[in-house]
Amino acid sequence: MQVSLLQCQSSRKPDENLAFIQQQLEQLPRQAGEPQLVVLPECALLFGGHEGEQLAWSATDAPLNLTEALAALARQYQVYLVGGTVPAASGDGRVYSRSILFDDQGGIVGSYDKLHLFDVDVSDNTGSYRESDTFCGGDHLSVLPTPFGQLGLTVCYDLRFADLFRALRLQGAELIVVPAAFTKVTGAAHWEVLLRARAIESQCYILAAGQWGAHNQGGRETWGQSMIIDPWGRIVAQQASGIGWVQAPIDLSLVAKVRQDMPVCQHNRFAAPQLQPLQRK
Ligand SMILES: O=C(O)CNC(=O)[C@H](CS)NC(=O)CCC(=O)C(=O)O
Repeated sequence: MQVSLLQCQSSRKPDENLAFIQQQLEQLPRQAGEPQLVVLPECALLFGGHEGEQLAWSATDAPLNLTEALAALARQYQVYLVGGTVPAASGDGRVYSRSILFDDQGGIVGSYDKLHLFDVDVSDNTGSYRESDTFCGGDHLSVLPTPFGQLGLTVCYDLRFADLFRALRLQGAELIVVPAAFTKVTGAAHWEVLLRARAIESQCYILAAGQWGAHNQGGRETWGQSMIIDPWGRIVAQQASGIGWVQAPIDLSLVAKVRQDMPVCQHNRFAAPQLQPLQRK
């Protein structure tokens, strides 16, 4: 079983982003018959663009249905696909940042709406990030069955909330995906440390697909460094910069071994975090 992360440099143009992803899938290095889990970064089809634009792309009459476009890719290339995130109407004039898992026939297995919104000041050209101006936070956790193991969903800034990862582990996660668009500044300081810590604490594989580089001409800059980390905290594959595939095999027996040798879940003396439902935000 192989996992493939696509490091992207997405823009505000979904048709161009889609063409890029399709061209990469065309060239995906794989062995015939081997099940494939593909993870796209946050905002793979639509990066940037404020409320009106996100809302417009979440509407049923959008020029391109982003969810259906992703489903078609999963079906055509027969891959399990985590579609980064797409805007999904919340009904109150805002949108969720939604991560959808498709099976290799293009069916929706389940989805997750980003829980923690990035309302943060950063010392970069953007300075002030206020994700909640455009997006609203979700209200549920998602751990989904796949041939690769139980898959927990998170998005980007969620990475900073260890309680979420503990909750996913307690719900049975064996792999946790982190589609991301980390800023260059916070990525340089925290990305690798947080990812490895989350892998070690949760004793899960962590599959972190990142946006990389300068987006939308002079707009935002993201960190990249997509990586696959095993449940012992080892980086088994990564790509610091540039676009392209980051691949590694998955070995679920390693998850079992790490957990058996060091049963931190049983040893934990603190009350389990609230699982669900969560308040919508
Ligand atoms: O808004 C978009 O177009 C795409 N979305 C993002 O880039 C999101 C929200 S602004 N970025 C993050 O969550 C960065 C987190 C981060 O960098 C950290 O935790 O340090």
